Amino acid sequence: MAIVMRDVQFGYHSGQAVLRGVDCHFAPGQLVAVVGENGSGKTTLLKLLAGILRPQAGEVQWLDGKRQQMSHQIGYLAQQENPSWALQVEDMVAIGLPAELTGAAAEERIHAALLATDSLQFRGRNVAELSSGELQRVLFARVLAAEPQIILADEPTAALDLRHQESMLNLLQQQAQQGRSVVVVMHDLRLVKRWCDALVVLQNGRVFRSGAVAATLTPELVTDVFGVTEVI
Ligand SMILES: Nc1ncnc2c1ncn2[C@@H]1O[C@H](COP(=O)(O)OP(=O)(O)OP(=O)(O)O)[C@@H](O)[C@H]1O
Repeated sequence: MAIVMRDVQFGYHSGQAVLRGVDCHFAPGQLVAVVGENGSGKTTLLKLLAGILRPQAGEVQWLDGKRQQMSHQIGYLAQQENPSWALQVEDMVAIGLPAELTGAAAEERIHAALLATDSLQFRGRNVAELSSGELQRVLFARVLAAEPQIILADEPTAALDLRHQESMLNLLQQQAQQGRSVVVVMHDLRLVKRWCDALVVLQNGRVFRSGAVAATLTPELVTDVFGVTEVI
């Protein structure tokens, strides 16, 4: 399912616009990174794509063949989620399951998602007791278990060690290759270069540039946007 943003404007409360005139298109089958400086509007853009926030002008459309809005097909992995309730890991992952999936089929789905995220060993633990990286993997298992058509992940590798960063990006790439639209907010441009198909670069709430990673993510762009000379 594709997502289209047309001329989107958004600001919090009555303050200044955080996003202005944003046009983007996210195609199924692609892993797309959203990059930019702190405060440039990446999380805000992802929340608009998830339908958590609504644009004050312009529109966001989630398109299947029938051009219907299908917000239940969206899996959102937040930047920080700190569950304070006593809930077992497997019950947390079960929250992501479609209501009609029960019994052995539900068990299988939970097992597969925990296995994919290297989280099976936590299944009986309380989510409030997990480390940040362990929790991130479990929250991603919850997204995978739901098998949504769209996956939106805000800095999904931030809490992860190198091996689990690799495995997270590998899973996200697989999800895209299976025909889903996958959008990730990322700071590590080397990881973007290695794993992502396309990128959207935000600067001060506007799209500074977007396109295929190979053509767009150049040393000149890194200098223009981040003011550093980085070998990418
Ligand atoms: N709930 C909120 N209320 C008011 N202002 C907000 C809120 N959330 C974000 N902002 C402001 O909106 C702007 C964009 O924030 P956003 O979180 O989208 O940036 P970001 O690019 O994801 O930043 P970072 O790289 O630091 O995560 C920032 O100036 C931020 O202070």
